[in-house]
Amino acid sequence: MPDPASPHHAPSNHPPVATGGLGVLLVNLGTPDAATPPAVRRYLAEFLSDPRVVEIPAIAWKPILHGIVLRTRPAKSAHAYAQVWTEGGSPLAAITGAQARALQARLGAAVTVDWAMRYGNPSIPAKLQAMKDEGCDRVLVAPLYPQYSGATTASVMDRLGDALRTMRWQPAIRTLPPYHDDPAYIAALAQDICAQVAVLDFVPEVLLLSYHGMPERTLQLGDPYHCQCRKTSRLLAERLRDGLPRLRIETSFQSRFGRARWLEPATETVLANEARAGVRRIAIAAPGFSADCVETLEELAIRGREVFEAAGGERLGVLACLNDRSAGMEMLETLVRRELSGWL
Ligand SMILES: C=CC1=C(C)c2cc3[nH]c(cc4nc(cc5[nH]c(cc1n2)c(C)c5CCC(=O)O)C(CCC(=O)O)=C4C)c(C)c3C=C
Ligand SMILES: [Fe+2]
Ligand SMILES: [Fe+2]
Repeated sequence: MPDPASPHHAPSNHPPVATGGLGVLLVNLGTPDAATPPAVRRYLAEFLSDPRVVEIPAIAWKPILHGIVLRTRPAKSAHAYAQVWTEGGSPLAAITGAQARALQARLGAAVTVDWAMRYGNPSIPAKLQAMKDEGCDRVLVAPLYPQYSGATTASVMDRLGDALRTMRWQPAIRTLPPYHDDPAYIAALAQDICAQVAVLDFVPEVLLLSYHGMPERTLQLGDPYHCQCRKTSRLLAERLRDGLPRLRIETSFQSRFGRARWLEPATETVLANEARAGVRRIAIAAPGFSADCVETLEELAIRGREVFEAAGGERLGVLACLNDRSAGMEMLETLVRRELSGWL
């Protein structure tokens, strides 16, 4: 029987305590809550105010952001989002949620799997607190960016730091390292790309690997992103040579933003130049995106196709990202189990 006078007896106003749980928090970039200009504006305002994303001194950037970008871009971007919006909302959010559910099923009840977005909803602080409230005192945070960049991976860590700063009782944290050259990632991509190319109703002459771009200056400043993209392409090409020996493999960078010089070659330039040089059939994959999103479904599959066809191309096969299909989920399970070693 507990002795009420004992110093070890909990006072009657002691808050409830849950401990002993293990959490995995998948994180992707973020997306607007609706495909409307006001929702896109709120999302872009948060995203493009991050000094990790736009590395221009705030005193110069804020007037451009608020005076020009946030007045003009939301309507244009909302139109792009509206073309790819699903019943489950933004594709990026719907697919990231499906990935979390699939990983939960693979890891079982010993782990709580959830997902969050760096910008917009659900936020990293809200999901981290929810995990802690549920009793997770150890959490693996997994940014779903295979290639590291300051604008993506490091920015997730910044936000995680903000979240931890507000917590009295913090969970212990591990983070998933970038996996651009991990054999499990390269194998998943190779298997998934081969399977998708095999069911196209045409034989592509070129496989274009399109990665999200970054300002070229980030390369000079020491960001490893460009090298990691190139290495993924090299390893993937080596892996694909057996299955698709006659396919020429090229790399490009998409989604240029702003006036500065970006990593080259630009995806749309490559699509147009290939078509002008006589290539009629291209397959395009986006290995740097864990989930299909406006950048793949609208920029590649709608605008990219227009560019290719206008230059004389005939067939553009836009391959799906790994999403929540088995090749990608098996890879994610392998990476996550490795990082949980000693915890699980
Ligand atoms: C995969 C890695 C990504 C890098 C690197 C990246 C850098 C980067 N992005 C912008 C500006 C925009 N990106 C936008 C969308 C977007 N970007 C990524 C991923 C990376 N970005 C994803 C997954 C998405 C899709 C989000 C979705 O809701 O589907 C957008 C918004 C869309 C638009 O208005 O065009 C902008 C803007 C910069 C400036 C940058 C490098 C520093
Ligand atoms: Fe982006
Ligand atoms: Fe490089």
